[in-house]
Amino acid sequence: MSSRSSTSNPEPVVVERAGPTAVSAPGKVLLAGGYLVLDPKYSGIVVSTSARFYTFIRERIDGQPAGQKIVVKSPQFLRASWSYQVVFTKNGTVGLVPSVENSLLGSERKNKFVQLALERVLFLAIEKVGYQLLKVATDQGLEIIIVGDNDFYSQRNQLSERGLPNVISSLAQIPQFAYTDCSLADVHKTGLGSSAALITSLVTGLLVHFKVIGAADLTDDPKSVGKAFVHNVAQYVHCLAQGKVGSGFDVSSATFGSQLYTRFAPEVLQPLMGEQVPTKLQPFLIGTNASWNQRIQPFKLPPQTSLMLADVDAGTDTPAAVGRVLSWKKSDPQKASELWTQLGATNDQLAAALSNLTALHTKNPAAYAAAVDRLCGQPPKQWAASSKDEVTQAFALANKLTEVIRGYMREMGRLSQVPIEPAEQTRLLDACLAQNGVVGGGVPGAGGYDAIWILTLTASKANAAAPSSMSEVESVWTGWKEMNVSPLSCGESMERGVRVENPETVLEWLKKPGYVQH
Ligand SMILES: Nc1ncnc2c1ncn2[C@@H]1O[C@H](COP(=O)(O)OP(=O)(O)O)[C@@H](O)[C@H]1O
Ligand SMILES: C[C@@](O)(CCOP(=O)(O)OP(=O)(O)O)CC(=O)O
Repeated sequence: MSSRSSTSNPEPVVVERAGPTAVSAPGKVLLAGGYLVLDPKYSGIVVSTSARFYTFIRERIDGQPAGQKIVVKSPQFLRASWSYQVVFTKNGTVGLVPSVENSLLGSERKNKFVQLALERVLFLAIEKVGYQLLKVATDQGLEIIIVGDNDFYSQRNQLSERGLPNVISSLAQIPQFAYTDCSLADVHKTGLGSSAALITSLVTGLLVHFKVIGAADLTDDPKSVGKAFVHNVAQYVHCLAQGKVGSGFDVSSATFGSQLYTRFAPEVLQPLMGEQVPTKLQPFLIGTNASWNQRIQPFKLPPQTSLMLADVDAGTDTPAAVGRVLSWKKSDPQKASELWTQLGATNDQLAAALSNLTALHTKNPAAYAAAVDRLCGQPPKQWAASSKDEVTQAFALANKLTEVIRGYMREMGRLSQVPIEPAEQTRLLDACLAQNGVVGGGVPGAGGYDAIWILTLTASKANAAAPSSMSEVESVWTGWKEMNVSPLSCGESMERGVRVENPETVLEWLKKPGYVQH
């Protein structure tokens, strides 16, 4: 067990009981920049999802005082509850000891994401608020409930059990935080970044609950030092728990929301990834530490567009795919450099084209809406020739760029012999992109068979009669025979990053029928 000492003298403290704390963080979709975003020379277009991960923290356990015990419950899953003892010693150190009953939980006896988040935030807390205050904050025991919106986990079983068709409108009939009746090891995850959203939500909830940061620190301003600290701590814990340092786009979007993301130099984590935990963590993670040189440019999709996500049959082993792509890149540096340069430039052009559409809406909302309503009734291949107006031309350009990016991703897959956009996904995407009002689509992140994303136009409210491209795309999905295509979240809102929630509201959600209390 690691332990940690305080920097402040043990003074008698006025005990002020902390009320409950609730925090949520969004999932992610990497629309463009897969593999390239591992290199700080390139950026990725990351959209935060409407699916969010929630952490709810309150004192006492099942309403009873439970000195220095922490129980973390994940009630959507079988055997997903972990308990720990916070250990304070006379020389002012703190440690976290997993309770014996965890080992009785079978395959879920340990959750490294949960355990490392608790342990490392306790170390940071004793550095920041001191031994006495931290002891008070845990002396009644803590009950922590962690839940993810349904889209993080495949709902196919839920839909079939309810006799509901596998369509977007059915998803709203499944209770929020629905019980999956399976273990975490067996659940089919949908690739929206549940671990990154979990870690960001749990770490932030603990930092707020232990008063290491204030709720006011959680603005979405990428320049906020408090938010940067939250980001750094969440990246540290996520990489520690995963045992690898990815690009970190998922934790960054969970923290700051949708963005153009350029990774931090991985060396910043080097001193923190060893067995030995540094005696002081704060200096490495503080928001003003310039070694954390990620670049975060707020981004949002254009107005009157909706991001549709579908969960496809099989999963993708991202670490294995990354390994094979980077190994090919090393074996053919010349060809890889050409491809990375062309693909990186096209990704940046797509980001600029989508941001330009938002600017065109701001410039003339009426003309923008009229153009979108018209394009809702046409397949994208007809857009460029249909009108010379700047909104039409801008959407035609965005569509063309997504198609060029798909071509480069297929080329990367061919050269590295990794199924990035395999033929089955190409056929599904081409069928979707032939529908009216579809701006573009592709395979998110590392690609493979995990999922597809489709960006569709939505008619203005004044033009309710306009055709719905979402329905046309959904018809392709429901009629698709080659693979099982299940709809996921689908929304227009560009989600904010990690934020404090009203604990009473979250508690009400957790009490609703259909949400199984364990
Ligand atoms: N509700 C939850 N409770 C506890 N742990 C969870 C929960 N959801 C996800 N996790 C952890 O995150 C891991 C999956 O993370 P990740 O690989 O990021 O999946 P994905 O990106 O497909 O959502 C799970 O194996 C589990 O350890
Ligand atoms: C390859 C990557 O650049 C993007 C992977 O994106 P995914 O969304 O596929 O990630 P997972 O949820 O872990 O499967 C690796 C990285 O950036 O870390």
